[in-house]
Amino acid sequence: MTKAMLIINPSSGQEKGLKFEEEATAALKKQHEEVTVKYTEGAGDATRFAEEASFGKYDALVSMGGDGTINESINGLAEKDHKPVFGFVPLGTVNDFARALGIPMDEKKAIGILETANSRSVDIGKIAGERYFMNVLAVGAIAEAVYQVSPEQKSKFGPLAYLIEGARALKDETPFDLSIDYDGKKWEGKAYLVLTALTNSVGGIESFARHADVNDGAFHVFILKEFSLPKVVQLIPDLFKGELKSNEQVEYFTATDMKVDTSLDLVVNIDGDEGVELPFEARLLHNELNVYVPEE
Ligand SMILES: Nc1ncnc2c1ncn2[C@@H]1O[C@H](COP(=O)(O)OP(=O)(O)OP(=O)(O)O)[C@@H](O)[C@H]1O
Repeated sequence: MTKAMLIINPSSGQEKGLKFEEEATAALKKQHEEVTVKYTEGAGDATRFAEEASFGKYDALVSMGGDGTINESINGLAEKDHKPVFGFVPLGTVNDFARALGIPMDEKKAIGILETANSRSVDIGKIAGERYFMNVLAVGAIAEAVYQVSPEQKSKFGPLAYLIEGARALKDETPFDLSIDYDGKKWEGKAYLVLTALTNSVGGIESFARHADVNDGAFHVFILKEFSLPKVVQLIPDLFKGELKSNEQVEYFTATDMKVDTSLDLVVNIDGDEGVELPFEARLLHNELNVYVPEE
């Protein structure tokens, strides 16, 4: 008998989750004889439920929520002996993972993908200390500004709210000393921001790492170096053209293993939420999860 678990974060995306519960359950019932529904109440619940699905040998785990809920779910599946196929219905503001996988923002269409049960493998990142991420690690004032974005700003400006707060933070920021040991090499210098992307979409901007794919076996590392104001303006067109990696204010390289340290006491932003303190080490887990995606 095949079984699926559906995790719903009732608070995500202005409480849209419960509205689509019936439809999602019906879609899963087309593929699975048993469907168990779990509701999160706070931080850590989605991870706990996903662990239950792994240990209980569920065939599929589907989460309905924003990137926070998806990150938590992935944290319960990574490196387990049995990993259910993972699916999700994006309900957040940014939904980077959905953008990277071509999963529609329209809930009904995203639920439709669950019926076809078409899947592909994806890479995820692991930070020493058993934290996993599927989209992005970021360090610097811009990354920290993300926590200041209010729900009101998010509903008014959407993903742009993060760009506005980020630009505001950069204005008063001084650079920090950054060192990154990666794949037997080292980068050292002054920086304002270091960002490690696993997919093309960062902060809702799908052109951010245009060339990155969800299972290309690489972390895409972007360092915003010390800059002059007139030149930094050029970052914006390059960002939207997908040419950030060639901008002269940006250092770009790929890595599979990295250790990041800074001269300041900074906290790394993991998939949009506050994570561990620096220094941190991160390692790429190639093709770690199997995820439901639209048919080509
Ligand atoms: N029942 C609940 N009520 C309130 N908060 C919850 C509940 N269940 C989970 N949470 C919290 O929701 C957070 C995750 O939210 P998520 O990112 O999925 O949605 P979102 O905030 O709407 O998305 P976005 O940040 O993209 O706007 C977790 O930090 C978790 O603690």
